[in-house]
Amino acid sequence: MIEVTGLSKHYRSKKAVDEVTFTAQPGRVTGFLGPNGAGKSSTLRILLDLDAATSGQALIKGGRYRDLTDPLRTVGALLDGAGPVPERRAIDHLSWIAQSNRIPRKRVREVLDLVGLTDAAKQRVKKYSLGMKQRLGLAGALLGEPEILILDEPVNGLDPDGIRWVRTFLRDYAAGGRTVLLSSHLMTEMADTAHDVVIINHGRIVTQGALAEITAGHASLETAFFALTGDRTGSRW
Ligand SMILES: Nc1ncnc2c1ncn2[C@@H]1O[C@H](COP(=O)(O)OP(=O)(O)OP(=O)(O)O)[C@@H](O)[C@H]1O
Repeated sequence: MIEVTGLSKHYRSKKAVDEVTFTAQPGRVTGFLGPNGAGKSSTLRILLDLDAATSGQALIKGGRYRDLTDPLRTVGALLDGAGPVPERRAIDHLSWIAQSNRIPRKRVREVLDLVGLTDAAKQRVKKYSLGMKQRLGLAGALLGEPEILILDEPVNGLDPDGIRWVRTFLRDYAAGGRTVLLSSHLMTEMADTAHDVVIINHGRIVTQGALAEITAGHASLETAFFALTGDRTGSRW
């Protein structure tokens, strides 16, 4: 389980994250939704101890990320900008992570297969398309067969087949009792993927709950968002 409580992150006078509280439960895919600049990545970075909170808490299984005894086997993460060395072959990139975390080498082949990169395993990452890089990032997140997945915009750059694959994969992953938290600014996509949604706008939580509850009385998740925020432009999504 992921528990974020009263979390704030200020960059000088900018309140990027403002008293954010939500949970992501095991067995569920939780969509963390909001327009560009809403505060999603800042929240996820704090959760993964890549940045410090101004105040509040972000806990994984009741503790901080830095205190996890076996982080890669507990949490798999995919964050923007945390890419592999471009000159490296995909298989070498994954093998290096596996080796440094005492993960058996055969797991590298398994995750490459899982994300559909077996045939491109020996290519250098600089030759990968954006979608292939996303798949490789996911493969890295899955290496430790973690019980929690934290993914920042995982469908960015994927083609429709890739998007469908991610959706099915994450739902199946959560069905096994695992916790999946993914951020997105794509409401339509999230409506097909998440069981629960947490909507953030201008650093503050607008609403959260089961997708069906939030969309009740609205034509779509998108119209629910605009009704809840009074934001009619939709231009930043
Ligand atoms: N290191 C930083 N220094 C100053 N401001 C920052 C920094 N990182 C983020 N911000 C600001 O904090 C706000 C939230 O940014 P954040 O990246 O968390 O949003 P986001 O919801 O992930 O957006 P996107 O979908 O565009 O990635 C934005 O206004 C952003 O400009």
